[in-house]
Amino acid sequence: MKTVLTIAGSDSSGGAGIQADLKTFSAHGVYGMSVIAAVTAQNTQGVLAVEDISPDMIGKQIDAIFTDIPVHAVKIGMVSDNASIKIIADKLKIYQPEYIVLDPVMVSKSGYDLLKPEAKQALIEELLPLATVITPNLKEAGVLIDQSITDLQEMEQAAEKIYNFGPKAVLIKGGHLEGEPVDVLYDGNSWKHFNGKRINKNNTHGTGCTLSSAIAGNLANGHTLEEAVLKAKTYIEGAIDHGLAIGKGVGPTNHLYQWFPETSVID
Ligand SMILES: Nc1ncnc2c1ncn2[C@@H]1O[C@H](COP(=O)(O)OP(=O)(O)O)[C@@H](O)[C@H]1O
Ligand SMILES: Cc1ncc(COP(=O)(O)O)c(N)n1
Repeated sequence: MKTVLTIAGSDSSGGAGIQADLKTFSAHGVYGMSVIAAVTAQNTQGVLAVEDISPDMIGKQIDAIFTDIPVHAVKIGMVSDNASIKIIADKLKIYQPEYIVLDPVMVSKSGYDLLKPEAKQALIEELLPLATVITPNLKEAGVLIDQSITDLQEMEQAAEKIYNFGPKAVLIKGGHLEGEPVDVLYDGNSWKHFNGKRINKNNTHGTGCTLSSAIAGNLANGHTLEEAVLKAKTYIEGAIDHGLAIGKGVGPTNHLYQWFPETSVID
């Protein structure tokens, strides 16, 4: 069995962050491990508070894993400040995992800042060049290049600009587009569009975390990047479609739908 590590924030409600990542890894038949970079007090309605884990402790968690266990892929999610970003980049430069999927989490769906504004430059300079693929949503891609992005043509242009920061590929997610959710992949040579079908359900808490973890799991399992994205897109659509009626706000996706397709309510 392959192993995949998530370096991200904990979501106490289990819909996004580390919890979504580990559920996604299990559903992909890979062994999941975690480095917790921050803890959020969060539910389906919003984020109440965030506390960062010290850079020293983040570094020690990374050391504990890499000095003992082979890591076939890494996914990076919410990392909120400069010092955390720096220690993660320093350690990954030492351990050099084969695949790094970087989800540049900036703001929660509920509108809470998960990346301190002053840490944007460190994200660009330290983490982007290490990424096999970076997976910003429309807003995050816009923040990275200081432009607003609203359509497919602007997504293609933005992907090329973000590619110039150094990742091997850029996937701009179109979940927040008007109309169908199309994701655009750029690998330095050409653009590929991944067409999706919009599912009009309220279960989109953690969709970005889930997609990037599914891509990491698929890469670890030996798929090419294009195959990994295509399979991850199919997975997230199913997970949204079978979303669970949990909480009073934006509900979580369902990682067990392949095994329990009838279950959509917690009872
Ligand atoms: N309502 C939806 N129906 C189908 N696919 C969706 C929907 N919302 C998002 N997606 C897909 O889920 C993935 C996450 O996208 P997005 O919501 O843009 O990310 P984020 O959670 O980072 O804001 C993308 O592949 C996107 O196309
Ligand atoms: C710990 C953590 N990581 C990531 C997200 C982003 O997920 P979403 O965009 O669905 O709010 C989140 N809300 N919490």
